[in-house]
Amino acid sequence: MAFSSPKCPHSSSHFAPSRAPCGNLRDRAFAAPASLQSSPKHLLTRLTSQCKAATASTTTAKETTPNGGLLTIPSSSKACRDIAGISTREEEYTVSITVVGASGDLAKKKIFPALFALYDEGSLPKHFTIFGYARSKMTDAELRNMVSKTLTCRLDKRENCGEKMDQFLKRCFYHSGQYNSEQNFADLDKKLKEHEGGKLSNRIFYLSIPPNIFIDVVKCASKSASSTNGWTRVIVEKPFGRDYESSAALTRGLKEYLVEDQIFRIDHYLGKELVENLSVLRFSNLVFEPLWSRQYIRNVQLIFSEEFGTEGRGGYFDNYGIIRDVMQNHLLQILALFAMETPASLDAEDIRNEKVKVIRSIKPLQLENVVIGQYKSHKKRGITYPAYTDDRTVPSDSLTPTFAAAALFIDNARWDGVPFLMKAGKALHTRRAEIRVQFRHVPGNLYKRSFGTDLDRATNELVIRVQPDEAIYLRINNKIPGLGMRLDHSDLNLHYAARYPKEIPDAYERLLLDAIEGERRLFIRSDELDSAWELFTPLLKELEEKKVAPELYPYGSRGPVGAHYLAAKYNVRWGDTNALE
Ligand SMILES: NC(=O)C1=CN([C@@H]2O[C@H](COP(=O)(O)OP(=O)(O)OC[C@H]3O[C@@H](n4cnc5c(N)ncnc54)[C@H](OP(=O)(O)O)[C@@H]3O)[C@@H](O)[C@H]2O)C=CC1
Ligand SMILES: O=C1O[C@H](COP(=O)(O)O)[C@@H](O)[C@H](O)[C@H]1O
Repeated sequence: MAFSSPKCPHSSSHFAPSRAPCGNLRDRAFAAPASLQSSPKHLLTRLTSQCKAATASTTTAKETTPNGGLLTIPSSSKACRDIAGISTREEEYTVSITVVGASGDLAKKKIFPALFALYDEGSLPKHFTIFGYARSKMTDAELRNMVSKTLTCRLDKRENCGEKMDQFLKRCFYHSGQYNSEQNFADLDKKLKEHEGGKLSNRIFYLSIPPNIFIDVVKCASKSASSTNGWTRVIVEKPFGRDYESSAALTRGLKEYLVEDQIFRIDHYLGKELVENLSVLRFSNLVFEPLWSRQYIRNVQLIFSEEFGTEGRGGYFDNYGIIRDVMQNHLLQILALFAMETPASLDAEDIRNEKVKVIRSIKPLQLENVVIGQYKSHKKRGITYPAYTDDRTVPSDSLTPTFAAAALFIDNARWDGVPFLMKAGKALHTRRAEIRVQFRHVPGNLYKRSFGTDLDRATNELVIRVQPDEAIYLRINNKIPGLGMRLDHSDLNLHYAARYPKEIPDAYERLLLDAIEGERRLFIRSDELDSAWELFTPLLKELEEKKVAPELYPYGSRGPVGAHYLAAKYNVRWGDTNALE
């Protein structure tokens, strides 16, 4: 038995942020098309039945209009629901969110705080219930106590926030159960029903658990706790497998109980403000799109670094390594958004189609275009920082990379020959995630004498700093004011903290809200996942089969020097470590 089909599994994206779920929350600004209002009765009748039958596999209602045009209406839209006569008044439905693995680190650190932030800003539906589910024995009060320790008042730092927290915590409950027990999920179902009070019930199961138990949970929840009259969605946390085969097996397992539209695979980097802004920057600014190709761009750098090691997560990390942990997902997703062609619309499927195309156009990764590293112990100012292998959960002879750099090439007309350099590492000197776009030298530059021989110092560079301290800045050359002719480099800087004093929501807030609303744009589709693993699996296998030893780098350093040689091979300097910074 599969989960009951979502009533309105799909929603279209609009340029302006629009927040409407499948019949829930605030309504999207979706007006019934004018052509519909004057449509003949038979057309309306057919649309009505399509909207009513909006199942997991039907993402849009489509009809040919009398003048031969194609009318498509997202089945989640108000227009579709209005046509179908589906009532969606807030009084009549509930959303229940079950955090499976509620006793764990991610639930405490990210999921409950994000849910509270959504509640605090009034983004959760009127009737919602949150359940924590895990094996640990806990009462509702103990769950609330645990959760309360990690909630923060992002919006309202005054007394009011305390009240809001209390109200939120009253809507949080706990159910202890095994992950493979249908009976335990049936007991959860009973409790959920009590809270839903006979209303139309929509349910989300957030799998915040190790991946080896995903299928058990999906099976039990599907058989015993799926909504019978609304939609049921499952949010899945990475890792989605550790290579092509295991990922495909996981997808097959999930699809025994779910259809693709019910699966929301999280890559939380897609929920980061500046990653979401990437398409806006490209496609809404005339000045950038014409430059976005091999003609003007010399190289693109995608950089992720953390100033702490794998402390506490060594057991997990040693089975994955930095390529699987960060490159195959977060950095590749950013690359895809950066390099894709213009999508036909902002609809989730159109965007994901373009992302898949560009990932599939990347040339196979060559071992000689990859550098791996592992951090070693380092003493600084009297403090000794541990080596990766000092972690007791990591084998002392582990070859797992905690750092990797790679040069990728996209085999298409736009990007032919442009190196896309990725670099990701733990225990480095700083925490940052950024995209650096280095432009070509100015041909026949009149001012080259003023720059000396190092023309790189004079190239324009666009930096999109995803975190911390979000910013987008463009390095330009300008004259130093005065009577002489001396040149300088300056940044045209959109510094978010200065421009937008309001705190930026955490990625998990955006993604949870999207999942509630049925917006799939920021979630990974199964063919995207397949193409990402197709790209990285041969390289990962080669590294493992050849037992390639990582270059050791001191904890807190800038990483292995091999990364500089790799960049130099393509005539590139890393923008974050050279004198240009
Ligand atoms: N923590 C993070 O920062 C990130 C985590 N993730 C992913 O999110 C998911 C959850 O992460 P996290 O909270 O750190 O994970 P945890 O290891 O803390 O596990 C979550 C809960 O699952 C249960 N659990 C743990 N191990 C097992 C096991 N072997 N068998 C059965 N149940 C188990 C435990 O609950 P109980 O014993 O009470 O049943 C635990 O509290 C994982 O898939 C992780 O890879 C992804 C990105 C970042
Ligand atoms: O997915 C992961 O991301 C975190 C980094 O996330 P951020 O939002 O704090 O930048 C990383 O530490 C972790 O290893 C990885 O699994």
